Amino acid sequence: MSVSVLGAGAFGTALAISLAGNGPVTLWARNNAHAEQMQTSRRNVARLPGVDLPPELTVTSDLAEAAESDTILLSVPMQQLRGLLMAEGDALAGKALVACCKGIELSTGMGPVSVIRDCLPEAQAALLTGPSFAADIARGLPTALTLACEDPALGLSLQEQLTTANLRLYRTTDTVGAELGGALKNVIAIACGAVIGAGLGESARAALMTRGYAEMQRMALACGARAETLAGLSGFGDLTLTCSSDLSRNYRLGFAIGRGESFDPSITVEGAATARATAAKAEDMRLDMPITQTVVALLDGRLTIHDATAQLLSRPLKEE
Ligand SMILES: NC(=O)C1=CN([C@@H]2O[C@H](COP(=O)(O)OP(=O)(O)OC[C@H]3O[C@@H](n4cnc5c(N)ncnc54)[C@H](O)[C@@H]3O)[C@@H](O)[C@H]2O)C=CC1
Ligand SMILES: O=C(CO)COP(=O)(O)O
Repeated sequence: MSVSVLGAGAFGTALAISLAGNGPVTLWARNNAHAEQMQTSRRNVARLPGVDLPPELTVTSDLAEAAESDTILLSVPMQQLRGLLMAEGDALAGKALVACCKGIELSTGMGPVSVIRDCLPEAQAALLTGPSFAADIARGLPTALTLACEDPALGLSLQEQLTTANLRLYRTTDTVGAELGGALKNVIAIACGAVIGAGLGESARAALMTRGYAEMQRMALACGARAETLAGLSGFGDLTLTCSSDLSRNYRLGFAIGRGESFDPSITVEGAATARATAAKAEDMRLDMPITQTVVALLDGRLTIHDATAQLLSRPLKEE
């Protein structure tokens, strides 16, 4: 079975490099000039500098060529996923489509698996998510991720196909839990970056990670997820990585907010739109998600980090 990756960003390129260790893999870039640059230099200078593309990796800007594979990884930002599926749906219908993005769609409140099902009901939808930086995967460093697929047989087959020498996949049928873990941890990472950026200390970060995890669970369980999924790689695992490393773009955005500095708006930061989508969803579902609401207020400039902290600390006392 052959594999293609759609989206030649940092993550798509890193996954394609790792998968190339299993056999031929195709990486599709929508931009012709970007594809040509990668074909010539055998590097993705813009998104993953310093890493060579292996010979088993073919770069193309021809979607039809990429869509010849049986398994297609979708590695575009969450808010772009629907646009890609709508534009290329004819070529992708009926394939095994593995979303590799983390987030909640702002316009619908859906996660990536739901968006695939909504756009292409005849496709077989799955999700690859968990703690991993593209640069680590591309350098061959050991990584463990979650492969979520409701169909157990397809999940097993994808797990076997997409596990590589440095990428160990665990499988689950709980797509809702995997979607929400990967999406919501980015919101908490923004909050953690903000407290560290503002000099509020490691104790504050630990408090936010723990109470943030409680919020993630609250939303996920209310949506039908299983608690053990949240405790796994796609939830707790990715929360830990993203909240504690300045390699994370979500963390770095928060850090900039905490320091009162600007942040390059062209950088992919999934947690910003996801915070807004989650806050709206929480309101509809009558769920208490104070950290998420605070992140939205910080992003909107409605609160300073110091007012936000005071507000969170002065909430009514409750049981843990
Ligand atoms: N970079 C990382 O370390 C990791 C990223 N992810 C997830 O992977 C997803 C993608 O992130 P990155 O690759 O890091 O972002 P990136 O900013 O490096 O790349 C995004 C790529 O998507 C392409 N793109 C955007 N809209 C498109 C469309 N409609 N059709 C085709 N291509 C389109 C862009 O041209 C760009 O090449 C995000 O959801 C992110 O959370 C997950 C784990 C690790
Ligand atoms: O999802 C990631 C780590 O698992 C990457 O984090 P950022 O998107 O914050 O860079």
